[in-house]
Amino acid sequence: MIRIDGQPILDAAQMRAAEAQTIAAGTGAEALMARAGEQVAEQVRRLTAGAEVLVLCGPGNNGGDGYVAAAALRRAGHAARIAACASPTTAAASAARAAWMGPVEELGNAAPAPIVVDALFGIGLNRPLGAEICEPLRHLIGNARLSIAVDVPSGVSTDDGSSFAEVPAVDLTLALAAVKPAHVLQPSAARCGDIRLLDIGVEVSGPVRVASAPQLRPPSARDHKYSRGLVAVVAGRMPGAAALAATGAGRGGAGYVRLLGSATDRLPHAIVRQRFSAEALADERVGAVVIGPGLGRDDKARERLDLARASERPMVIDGDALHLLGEAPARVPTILTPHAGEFARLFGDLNGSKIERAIAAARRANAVVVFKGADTVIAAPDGRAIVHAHAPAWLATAGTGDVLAGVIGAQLAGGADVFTAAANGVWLHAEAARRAGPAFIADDLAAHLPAALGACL
Ligand SMILES: NC(=O)C1=CN([C@@H]2O[C@H](COP(=O)(O)OP(=O)(O)OC[C@H]3O[C@@H](n4cnc5c(N)ncnc54)[C@H](O)[C@@H]3O)[C@@H](O)[C@H]2O)[C@@H](O)CC1
Ligand SMILES: [K+]
Repeated sequence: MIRIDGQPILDAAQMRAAEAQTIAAGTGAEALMARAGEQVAEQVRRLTAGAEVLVLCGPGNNGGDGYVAAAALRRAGHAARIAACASPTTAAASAARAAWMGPVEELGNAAPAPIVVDALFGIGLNRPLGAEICEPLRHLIGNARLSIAVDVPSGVSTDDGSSFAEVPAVDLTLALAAVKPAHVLQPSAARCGDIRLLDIGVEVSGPVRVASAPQLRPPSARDHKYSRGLVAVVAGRMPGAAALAATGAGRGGAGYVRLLGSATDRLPHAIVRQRFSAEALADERVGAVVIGPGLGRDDKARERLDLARASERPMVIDGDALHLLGEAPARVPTILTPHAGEFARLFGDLNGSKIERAIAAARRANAVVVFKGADTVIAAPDGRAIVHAHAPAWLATAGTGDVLAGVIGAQLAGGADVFTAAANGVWLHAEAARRAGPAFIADDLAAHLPAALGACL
């Protein structure tokens, strides 16, 4: 079992292509199914200490994995039963079914067991599940002590993470060969429980990955405040939001933070307040301009955004500034940080999964797009993307986005490229939230950034 951090994410078509290559290179479909099923059985055995296992098998190869797993459990002396919703429809699954010597119960009549393995549907599910499947599945998962899904939980849409059926979450999902969008995109990610990857010998690679902890560089003896990064945060109508961004930048590792424009009284002394002016932005030492938190949407705000863009400094564009942004693609290194509402306003016509839409938006804007949410997607114009799936839900509180813009600004000013800066910032922000515990406010969050950063050195 492998942790999924940093692993490639493949959609169903990419997964099938990788599987076909492995088969073409000489490993047959049945051999792959044997590896998958035996590894599932091994994990189940380790986790269940001899308790009875009920394996639910569907008609396709996901069901085939289930037949193999149940047979392997029996061979190992483990009590295992099978319940199926249909007969196998693929050659490999039929062979696996034929090798199972025990009875096959009807899914609708199967009695609950303490351990349930869901091998009904995998990446082949392509339409809503009927009640004759959903209801027993709900009943059996609901009555199990431990539920484990093979590849993906039955009822989720592999490629976009939507749900074809309201079925309870499982405790553990064993992803086969690669992570799929359904493991990291909501709402299906929340149905997967813990996710572990099983390596079944299919080579996978791709430009979309699960987020992983960054390896940050501590300052060296030669560094000074400017080389560590000067962040200019542009303030506006609601100076508190800009103050949060400035604090996020300072505690997120910047060497120097300037707040341009009106400031609140309660600002750390280390954050330098300056009048907003084109000259202040033109300082060549400014490594990143953060604009948007609390900026307002009036003429003055628009003028500040225009001047900030004209300064040709690397930019983090958030909040109100996203509302003022036109269609023109960025000409300087730029990171846009929209939440769902802002994304819909800017890129509402795009189709596909959240990952596909984020990549298309990045291409159109010629900028890195941080499409925020419980499943934040960081996408680059060249098609790379990182999905951050496990930020604490406590982050859904006012002002945390302002802090994020500041943290990303600090990474950018510190010399990271736009994609890395955005990915690092999102990771540090989520890690700070984890450390902050429940019910924090955005001001508290910033206070946990140094420890989050320290964990990445
Ligand atoms: N990716 C890989 O390299 C490997 C994948 N394997 C397994 O193969 C799976 C994919 O197998 P399949 O392509 O056969 O697909 P599935 O086993 O996911 O399901 C396809 C079957 O379900 C039916 N079906 C789809 N939606 C339905 C619905 N709503 N109600 C009723 N029936 C429905 C289809 O008609 C088809 O018969 C993976 O998820 C994985 O478990 C493994 O066997 C080994 C290797
Ligand atoms: K499944």
